[in-house]
Amino acid sequence: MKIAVVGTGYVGLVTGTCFAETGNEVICVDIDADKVEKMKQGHVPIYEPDLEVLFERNQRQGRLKFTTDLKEAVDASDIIFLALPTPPGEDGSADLRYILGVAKDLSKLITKYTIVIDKSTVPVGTAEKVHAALVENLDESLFDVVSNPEFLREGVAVDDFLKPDRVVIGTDSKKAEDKMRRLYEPFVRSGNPIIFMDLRSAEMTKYAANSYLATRISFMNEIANLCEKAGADVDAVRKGMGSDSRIGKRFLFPGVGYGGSCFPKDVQALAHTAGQHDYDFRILNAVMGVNTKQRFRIADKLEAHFGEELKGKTIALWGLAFKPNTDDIREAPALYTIDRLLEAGAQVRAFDPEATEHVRKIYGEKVTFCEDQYEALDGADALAIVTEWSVFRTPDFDRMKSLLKQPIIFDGRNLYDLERMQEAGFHYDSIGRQPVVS
Ligand SMILES: NC(=O)C1=CN([C@@H]2O[C@H](COP(=O)(O)OP(=O)(O)OC[C@H]3O[C@@H](n4cnc5c(N)ncnc54)[C@H](O)[C@@H]3O)[C@@H](O)[C@H]2O)C=CC1
Ligand SMILES: O=C(O)[C@H]1O[C@H](OP(=O)(O)OP(=O)(O)OC[C@H]2O[C@@H](n3ccc(=O)[nH]c3=O)[C@H](O)[C@@H]2O)[C@H](O)[C@@H](O)[C@@H]1O
Repeated sequence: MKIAVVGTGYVGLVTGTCFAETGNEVICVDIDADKVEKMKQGHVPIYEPDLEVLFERNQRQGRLKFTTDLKEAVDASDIIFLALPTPPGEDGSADLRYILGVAKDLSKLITKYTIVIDKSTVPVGTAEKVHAALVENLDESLFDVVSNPEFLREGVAVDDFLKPDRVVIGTDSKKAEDKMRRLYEPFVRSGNPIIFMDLRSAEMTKYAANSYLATRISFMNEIANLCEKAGADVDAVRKGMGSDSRIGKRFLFPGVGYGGSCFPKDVQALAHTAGQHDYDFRILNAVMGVNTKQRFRIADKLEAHFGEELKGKTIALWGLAFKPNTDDIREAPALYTIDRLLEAGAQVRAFDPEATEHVRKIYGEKVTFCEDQYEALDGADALAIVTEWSVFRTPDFDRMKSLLKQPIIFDGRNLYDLERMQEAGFHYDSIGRQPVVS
């Protein structure tokens, strides 16, 4: 099939590359001319394991092309994915200006039957707005609007796309449904379903899924904070709970709050949608409130430990990306931690395997950025861990002790065994577990 993907962020790039991988002809459009030029030269603009090899192969074999010219892409395709940003507006609602702006442009460019697909995360009723924008200049017989929300996770995006748990498609057109089924068949061979539904339900499904996952995380962060006070161990509690098949083991990890470009904005946007319908969605407000507090959890612990003396102390920080295997720092808990530490007058020595350059652009000289995790420890009064990169999981504890001024670790991701830390002689405080005091 001939596909255009408008917007080459995380979702657009992965969507375009994976559809090219299954033999489709894909043309990706972006307004960022510099980015398009670099992609044409083979450069993948994001760090995403497994993407590069597919990107390179499909580009070399001529199935994956890039342009800044929307008309060229429209002429070359009969399926158009909108993978455009939907950032939060001032009132928390999803800003639809990119989606509706491009829909308006498409209404002047489409000349043959085309399926226009909302791949971005968009609120209930957006497909109708896209339809209204298209119909301004276009006969209704020439297009269908489909909602096809994306459930990929950064860091494992290619795998999630090629082997999805399910594909959700909202449409009221049989013609579009048949074409979408054929398009996605290669990805659901393992038996996972393509679930067809009406447009509004498909749009709601995406927000419901993200908000439910965020709710699990905030719930576990509350359980963890209570475990600390009540003398329990959240790791044991998590295993005990998660073994109930009605609950499940995944997404029960407490930490420093959820970050990233999606959970924070999507929970907020769903709360806004509820407000528009005069519905007080109380759980969502609590989920957001818990997260706002939790992302300062490690900074709070450092402040409680050092008191006034935090001023002038040097804190090593392991992890800057909002989660491992990505260089994405949008809403990263590390940024909240850094802000609080700098405010308290502490010095920060930070290391991240992939995200350093993005964070350097924000803090410049205010933070010392290090080449590796051990360099960050050199002369520091304590270590704070905020992202669970694999490389932090089995460090050389003797070397760490020799570099730190004091053997103190605040771990926002529960990476280490408590007994092991006791034996190694660390003061070790994590999330939802009793502190090891050596
Ligand atoms: N990042 C993720 O992991 C996931 C994101 N989503 C949703 O997908 C949507 C896109 O997210 P990301 O890929 O992270 O976006 P992004 O913000 O990383 O990238 C968007 C791209 O669109 C381009 N763009 C902006 N206006 C344009 C225009 N008029 N024409 C062509 N290109 C234009 C930008 O230059 C940029 O390259 C959002 O709604 C997001 O909520 C859904 C699932 C996963
Ligand atoms: O809509 C989106 O954009 C995507 O949002 C999330 O994906 P992503 O933001 O890439 O990352 P997650 O792995 O979900 O992690 C989000 C945040 O929750 C935190 N988290 C996750 C799981 C957990 O058990 N505990 C926890 O604190 C992570 O550290 C991270 O800060 C969803 O998992 C995807 O299904 C969805 O497509």
